[in-house]
Amino acid sequence: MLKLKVPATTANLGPGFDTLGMALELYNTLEVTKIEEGLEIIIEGYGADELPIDEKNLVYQAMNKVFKKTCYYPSGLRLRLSNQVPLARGLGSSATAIVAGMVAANKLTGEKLSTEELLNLATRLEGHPDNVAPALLGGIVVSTLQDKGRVMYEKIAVPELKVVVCIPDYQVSTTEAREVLPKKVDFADAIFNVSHTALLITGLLNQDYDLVGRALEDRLHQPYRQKLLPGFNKLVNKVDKNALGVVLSGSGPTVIALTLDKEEQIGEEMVSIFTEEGIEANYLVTSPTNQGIITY
Ligand SMILES: Nc1ncnc2c1ncn2[C@@H]1O[C@H](COP(=O)(O)OP(=O)(O)O)[C@@H](O)[C@H]1O
Ligand SMILES: N[C@@H](CCOP(=O)(O)O)C(=O)O
Repeated sequence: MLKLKVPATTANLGPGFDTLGMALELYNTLEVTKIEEGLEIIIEGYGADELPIDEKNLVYQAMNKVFKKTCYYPSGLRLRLSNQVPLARGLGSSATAIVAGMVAANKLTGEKLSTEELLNLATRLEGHPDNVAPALLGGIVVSTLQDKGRVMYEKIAVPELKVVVCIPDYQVSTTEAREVLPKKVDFADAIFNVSHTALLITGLLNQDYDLVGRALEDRLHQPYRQKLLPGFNKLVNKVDKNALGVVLSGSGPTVIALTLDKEEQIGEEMVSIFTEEGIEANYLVTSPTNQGIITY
Protein backbone atom coordinates (compact mmCIF):
# COMPACT_ATOMS: atom_id res chain seq x y z
CA MET A 1 0.00 0.00 0.00
CA LEU A 2 1.17 3.50 -0.85
CA LYS A 3 0.35 6.50 1.30
CA LEU A 4 0.84 10.11 0.18
CA LYS A 5 0.37 13.44 1.94
CA VAL A 6 0.05 16.50 -0.30
CA PRO A 7 -0.15 20.14 0.81
CA ALA A 8 -2.75 22.76 -0.02
CA THR A 9 -1.36 25.73 -1.92
CA THR A 10 -2.12 29.40 -2.12
CA ALA A 11 -1.48 30.76 -5.61
CA ASN A 12 -0.78 34.24 -6.98
CA LEU A 13 0.24 35.85 -3.63
CA GLY A 14 -1.23 39.10 -4.89
CA PRO A 15 0.66 40.26 -8.00
CA GLY A 16 2.10 36.91 -9.17
CA PHE A 17 -0.90 35.79 -11.21
CA ASP A 18 -0.34 32.25 -12.62
CA THR A 19 3.32 32.60 -11.49
CA LEU A 20 3.65 32.28 -7.71
CA GLY A 21 2.36 29.63 -5.35
CA MET A 22 3.16 28.62 -1.78
CA ALA A 23 2.65 25.28 -0.01
CA LEU A 24 0.72 25.37 3.27
CA GLU A 25 0.60 23.09 6.32
CA LEU A 26 -2.85 21.81 5.43
CA TYR A 27 -3.06 18.40 3.78
CA ASN A 28 -4.97 15.84 1.79
CA THR A 29 -3.90 12.22 2.01
CA LEU A 30 -4.23 9.44 -0.53
CA GLU A 31 -3.81 5.71 0.05
CA VAL A 32 -3.47 3.44 -2.97
CA THR A 33 -3.81 -0.34 -2.79
CA LYS A 34 -3.52 -2.72 -5.73
CA ILE A 35 -6.53 -5.05 -5.92
CA GLU A 36 -7.46 -7.90 -8.25
CA GLU A 37 -9.82 -5.92 -10.47
CA GLY A 38 -11.92 -2.77 -10.82
CA LEU A 39 -11.72 0.65 -9.19
CA GLU A 40 -12.88 1.37 -5.63
CA ILE A 41 -12.79 4.95 -4.32
CA ILE A 42 -13.49 5.82 -0.70
CA ILE A 43 -13.63 9.52 0.27
CA GLU A 44 -13.49 10.99 3.78
CA GLY A 45 -13.63 14.67 4.71
CA TYR A 46 -14.28 17.37 2.12
CA GLY A 47 -15.98 16.12 -1.03
CA ALA A 48 -17.22 12.85 0.54
CA ASP A 49 -20.77 13.67 -0.63
CA GLU A 50 -19.99 15.37 -3.94
CA LEU A 51 -16.90 13.93 -5.61
CA PRO A 52 -17.31 11.08 -8.11
CA ILE A 53 -16.22 7.61 -7.00
CA ASP A 54 -15.60 6.24 -10.48
CA GLU A 55 -13.19 6.90 -13.39
CA LYS A 56 -14.33 10.56 -13.46
CA ASN A 57 -12.60 11.28 -10.14
CA LEU A 58 -9.75 13.73 -10.73
CA VAL A 59 -7.26 11.65 -8.70
CA TYR A 60 -7.93 8.65 -10.94
CA GLN A 61 -7.85 10.79 -14.10
CA ALA A 62 -4.43 12.09 -13.07
CA MET A 63 -3.22 8.54 -12.39
CA ASN A 64 -4.48 7.46 -15.78
CA LYS A 65 -2.41 10.15 -17.55
CA VAL A 66 0.71 8.57 -16.03
CA PHE A 67 -0.43 5.01 -16.80
CA LYS A 68 -1.04 5.96 -20.45
CA LYS A 69 2.29 7.74 -20.81
CA THR A 70 4.21 4.83 -19.29
CA CYS A 71 2.07 2.01 -20.76
CA TYR A 72 1.44 0.58 -17.28
CA TYR A 73 -2.01 -0.81 -16.58
CA PRO A 74 -2.75 -2.08 -13.04
CA SER A 75 -5.35 -4.86 -12.76
CA GLY A 76 -7.37 -3.03 -10.12
CA LEU A 77 -7.01 -0.17 -7.62
CA ARG A 78 -8.49 0.94 -4.33
CA LEU A 79 -8.08 4.68 -3.57
CA ARG A 80 -8.79 6.13 -0.14
CA LEU A 81 -8.90 9.92 -0.11
CA SER A 82 -8.90 11.82 3.15
CA ASN A 83 -9.50 15.51 2.40
CA GLN A 84 -8.77 18.40 4.73
CA VAL A 85 -8.54 20.92 1.86
CA PRO A 86 -11.96 22.39 1.05
CA LEU A 87 -13.06 22.20 -2.60
CA ALA A 88 -13.19 25.17 -4.96
CA ARG A 89 -12.18 27.72 -2.32
CA GLY A 90 -8.85 28.85 -3.79
CA LEU A 91 -6.63 26.49 -1.79
CA GLY A 92 -5.49 24.30 -4.65
CA SER A 93 -7.73 21.27 -4.01
CA SER A 94 -7.59 20.27 -7.69
CA ALA A 95 -3.79 20.50 -7.59
CA THR A 96 -3.68 18.17 -4.56
CA ALA A 97 -5.79 15.63 -6.47
CA ILE A 98 -3.68 15.87 -9.64
CA VAL A 99 -0.29 15.80 -7.92
CA ALA A 100 -1.22 13.00 -5.50
CA GLY A 101 -2.68 10.92 -8.35
CA MET A 102 0.30 11.41 -10.63
CA VAL A 103 2.97 10.83 -7.97
CA ALA A 104 1.17 7.69 -6.74
CA ALA A 105 0.80 6.32 -10.27
CA ASN A 106 4.44 7.05 -10.99
CA LYS A 107 5.46 5.08 -7.86
CA LEU A 108 3.41 2.12 -9.12
CA THR A 109 5.24 2.24 -12.47
CA GLY A 110 8.62 2.11 -10.70
CA GLU A 111 9.18 5.88 -11.06
CA LYS A 112 9.43 5.93 -14.83
CA LEU A 113 8.78 9.69 -14.97
CA SER A 114 11.09 12.37 -13.60
CA THR A 115 9.91 15.20 -11.33
CA GLU A 116 10.07 17.58 -14.33
CA GLU A 117 7.92 15.25 -16.43
CA LEU A 118 5.38 14.97 -13.60
CA LEU A 119 5.30 18.75 -13.21
CA ASN A 120 4.73 19.25 -16.95
CA LEU A 121 2.00 16.61 -17.02
CA ALA A 122 0.30 18.00 -13.89
CA THR A 123 0.40 21.54 -15.31
CA ARG A 124 -1.21 20.36 -18.55
CA LEU A 125 -4.12 18.85 -16.60
CA GLU A 126 -4.49 21.81 -14.19
CA GLY A 127 -4.01 24.51 -16.88
CA HIS A 128 -1.48 26.64 -14.98
CA PRO A 129 1.63 25.72 -12.95
CA ASP A 130 1.29 27.90 -9.84
CA ASN A 131 -0.59 25.39 -7.61
CA VAL A 132 0.78 22.06 -8.85
CA ALA A 133 4.41 23.21 -8.59
CA PRO A 134 4.41 23.95 -4.82
CA ALA A 135 2.11 20.96 -4.14
CA LEU A 136 4.78 18.77 -5.75
CA LEU A 137 7.94 20.57 -4.63
CA GLY A 138 6.95 22.53 -1.50
CA GLY A 139 8.11 26.04 -0.68
CA ILE A 140 7.27 29.05 -2.79
CA VAL A 141 7.64 28.22 -6.45
CA VAL A 142 8.06 30.83 -9.18
CA SER A 143 6.97 29.21 -12.41
CA THR A 144 6.00 29.86 -15.99
CA LEU A 145 4.67 27.70 -18.78
CA GLN A 146 6.97 27.72 -21.80
CA ASP A 147 6.47 26.61 -25.40
CA LYS A 148 5.97 22.86 -25.84
CA GLY A 149 4.23 22.66 -22.43
CA ARG A 150 7.41 22.76 -20.36
CA VAL A 151 7.44 24.51 -17.00
CA MET A 152 10.40 26.73 -16.11
CA TYR A 153 10.51 27.05 -12.33
CA GLU A 154 12.59 28.04 -9.33
CA LYS A 155 11.83 27.17 -5.71
CA ILE A 156 12.54 29.61 -2.89
CA ALA A 157 12.36 29.05 0.86
CA VAL A 158 9.18 30.04 2.64
CA PRO A 159 9.13 33.05 4.97
CA GLU A 160 8.78 32.64 8.74
CA LEU A 161 5.31 34.11 8.71
CA LYS A 162 1.89 32.92 9.79
CA VAL A 163 -0.87 32.62 7.24
CA VAL A 164 -4.42 33.37 8.39
CA VAL A 165 -6.73 31.59 5.99
CA CYS A 166 -10.31 32.90 5.97
CA ILE A 167 -12.64 30.55 4.09
CA PRO A 168 -16.13 31.74 3.08
CA ASP A 169 -18.87 29.15 3.14
CA TYR A 170 -19.39 28.94 -0.64
CA GLN A 171 -17.55 27.57 -3.64
CA VAL A 172 -16.18 29.46 -6.64
CA SER A 173 -14.67 27.20 -9.27
CA THR A 174 -11.39 28.34 -10.78
CA THR A 175 -13.01 28.15 -14.22
CA GLU A 176 -15.73 30.59 -13.13
CA ALA A 177 -13.17 32.93 -11.52
CA ARG A 178 -11.07 32.96 -14.72
CA GLU A 179 -14.10 33.81 -16.84
CA VAL A 180 -14.47 37.22 -15.14
CA LEU A 181 -10.92 38.24 -16.17
CA PRO A 182 -10.44 40.58 -19.14
CA LYS A 183 -8.88 39.40 -22.43
CA LYS A 184 -6.59 42.47 -22.49
CA VAL A 185 -5.11 44.62 -19.72
CA ASP A 186 -3.86 48.16 -19.50
CA PHE A 187 -0.08 48.53 -20.10
CA ALA A 188 0.34 50.48 -16.83
CA ASP A 189 -1.39 47.68 -14.89
CA ALA A 190 0.94 45.09 -16.45
CA ILE A 191 3.96 47.17 -15.37
CA PHE A 192 2.44 47.55 -11.89
CA ASN A 193 2.25 43.76 -11.49
CA VAL A 194 5.70 43.04 -12.99
CA SER A 195 7.30 45.51 -10.58
CA HIS A 196 5.33 44.33 -7.55
CA THR A 197 6.09 40.66 -8.26
CA ALA A 198 9.80 41.46 -8.57
CA LEU A 199 9.70 43.45 -5.30
CA LEU A 200 7.80 40.65 -3.57
CA ILE A 201 10.42 38.06 -4.55
CA THR A 202 13.20 40.43 -3.45
CA GLY A 203 11.46 40.91 -0.09
CA LEU A 204 11.05 37.15 0.35
CA LEU A 205 14.68 36.39 -0.53
CA ASN A 206 15.98 39.14 1.78
CA GLN A 207 13.46 38.32 4.53
CA ASP A 208 12.38 41.95 4.35
CA TYR A 209 8.79 41.47 5.52
CA ASP A 210 7.94 45.16 5.39
CA LEU A 211 8.72 45.06 1.66
CA VAL A 212 6.77 41.79 1.29
CA GLY A 213 3.72 43.52 2.76
CA ARG A 214 4.05 46.56 0.51
CA ALA A 215 4.55 44.43 -2.61
CA LEU A 216 1.38 42.36 -2.19
CA GLU A 217 -0.74 44.60 -4.42
CA ASP A 218 -2.30 43.44 -7.64
CA ARG A 219 -4.10 44.98 -10.60
CA LEU A 220 -4.47 41.97 -12.90
CA HIS A 221 -7.01 39.70 -11.22
CA GLN A 222 -8.26 40.83 -7.80
CA PRO A 223 -10.06 43.96 -9.08
CA TYR A 224 -12.07 41.81 -11.51
CA ARG A 225 -12.78 39.04 -9.03
CA GLN A 226 -14.20 41.35 -6.36
CA LYS A 227 -17.66 40.85 -7.81
CA LEU A 228 -17.45 37.20 -6.71
CA LEU A 229 -16.46 38.24 -3.18
CA PRO A 230 -18.49 40.97 -1.46
CA GLY A 231 -16.45 42.63 1.30
CA PHE A 232 -13.02 41.93 -0.21
CA ASN A 233 -12.08 45.65 -0.43
CA LYS A 234 -13.25 46.36 3.10
CA LEU A 235 -11.25 43.36 4.28
CA VAL A 236 -8.05 44.53 2.59
CA ASN A 237 -8.40 48.08 3.94
CA LYS A 238 -9.24 47.12 7.53
CA VAL A 239 -7.13 44.00 8.09
CA ASP A 240 -4.05 45.38 6.32
CA LYS A 241 -3.47 47.55 9.41
CA ASN A 242 -2.80 44.50 11.62
CA ALA A 243 -1.31 42.13 9.04
CA LEU A 244 1.54 42.54 6.56
CA GLY A 245 -0.94 42.19 3.74
CA VAL A 246 -4.19 40.60 2.64
CA VAL A 247 -4.73 38.89 -0.73
CA LEU A 248 -7.11 36.57 -2.49
CA SER A 249 -5.94 32.95 -2.20
CA GLY A 250 -5.69 31.60 -5.74
CA SER A 251 -8.91 32.45 -7.53
CA GLY A 252 -10.83 32.82 -4.22
CA PRO A 253 -13.16 33.01 -2.45
CA THR A 254 -10.66 32.30 0.37
CA VAL A 255 -8.69 35.33 1.52
CA ILE A 256 -5.33 35.04 3.28
CA ALA A 257 -3.50 37.46 5.55
CA LEU A 258 0.27 37.18 5.95
CA THR A 259 1.38 38.22 9.40
CA LEU A 260 4.14 38.09 12.01
CA ASP A 261 1.72 38.17 14.97
CA LYS A 262 -1.87 38.77 16.19
CA GLU A 263 -3.10 35.90 14.01
CA GLU A 264 -6.21 35.06 16.10
CA GLN A 265 -7.27 38.73 16.22
CA ILE A 266 -6.80 39.00 12.45
CA GLY A 267 -8.80 35.81 11.82
CA GLU A 268 -11.70 37.01 13.97
CA GLU A 269 -11.68 40.40 12.26
CA MET A 270 -11.77 38.76 8.82
CA VAL A 271 -14.72 36.55 9.78
CA SER A 272 -16.63 39.53 11.23
CA ILE A 273 -16.17 41.55 8.02
CA PHE A 274 -17.61 38.68 5.99
CA THR A 275 -20.46 38.38 8.53
CA GLU A 276 -21.28 42.09 7.97
CA GLU A 277 -21.66 41.21 4.27
CA GLY A 278 -24.00 38.32 5.12
CA ILE A 279 -21.35 35.69 4.30
CA GLU A 280 -20.58 32.86 6.70
CA ALA A 281 -16.88 32.18 6.99
CA ASN A 282 -14.38 30.50 9.26
CA TYR A 283 -10.65 30.91 9.67
CA LEU A 284 -7.64 28.79 10.42
CA VAL A 285 -4.07 29.74 11.18
CA THR A 286 -1.36 27.85 9.37
CA SER A 287 2.23 28.21 8.19
CA PRO A 288 3.95 27.91 4.84
CA THR A 289 6.00 24.74 4.37
CA ASN A 290 9.11 23.88 2.37
CA GLN A 291 7.97 20.26 2.06
CA GLY A 292 5.94 19.22 -0.98
CA ILE A 293 4.19 15.89 -1.44
CA ILE A 294 5.50 13.04 0.73
CA THR A 295 5.18 9.33 -0.02
CA TYR A 296 5.35 6.91 2.90
N1 LIG B 1 -9.56 15.56 -3.34
C1 LIG B 1 -10.12 15.61 -4.54
N2 LIG B 1 -10.38 14.49 -5.19
C2 LIG B 1 -10.92 14.51 -6.42
N3 LIG B 1 -11.24 15.65 -7.09
C3 LIG B 1 -11.01 16.80 -6.48
C4 LIG B 1 -10.44 16.85 -5.18
N4 LIG B 1 -10.31 18.12 -4.84
C5 LIG B 1 -10.78 18.84 -5.86
N5 LIG B 1 -11.21 18.07 -6.86
C6 LIG B 1 -11.80 18.53 -8.14
O1 LIG B 1 -11.37 19.86 -8.36
C7 LIG B 1 -12.49 20.77 -8.35
C8 LIG B 1 -12.11 22.07 -7.71
O2 LIG B 1 -11.07 22.64 -8.46
P1 LIG B 1 -10.95 24.21 -8.60
O3 LIG B 1 -12.23 24.79 -9.10
O4 LIG B 1 -9.72 24.46 -9.40
O5 LIG B 1 -10.76 24.73 -7.11
P2 LIG B 1 -9.51 24.76 -6.15
O6 LIG B 1 -9.23 26.21 -5.99
O7 LIG B 1 -9.93 24.14 -4.87
O8 LIG B 1 -8.40 24.00 -6.83
C9 LIG B 1 -13.57 20.02 -7.60
O9 LIG B 1 -14.84 20.48 -7.95
C10 LIG B 1 -13.31 18.58 -8.03
O10 LIG B 1 -13.83 18.36 -9.32
N1 LIG C 1 -3.51 31.46 -10.97
C1 LIG C 1 -4.76 30.74 -10.81
C2 LIG C 1 -4.74 30.07 -9.46
C3 LIG C 1 -5.99 29.30 -9.14
O1 LIG C 1 -5.85 28.74 -7.85
P1 LIG C 1 -7.03 27.93 -7.17
O2 LIG C 1 -6.50 27.47 -5.86
O3 LIG C 1 -8.18 28.87 -7.06
O4 LIG C 1 -7.33 26.78 -8.10
C4 LIG C 1 -5.91 31.74 -10.90
O5 LIG C 1 -5.83 32.75 -10.21
O6 LIG C 1 -6.86 31.50 -11.66
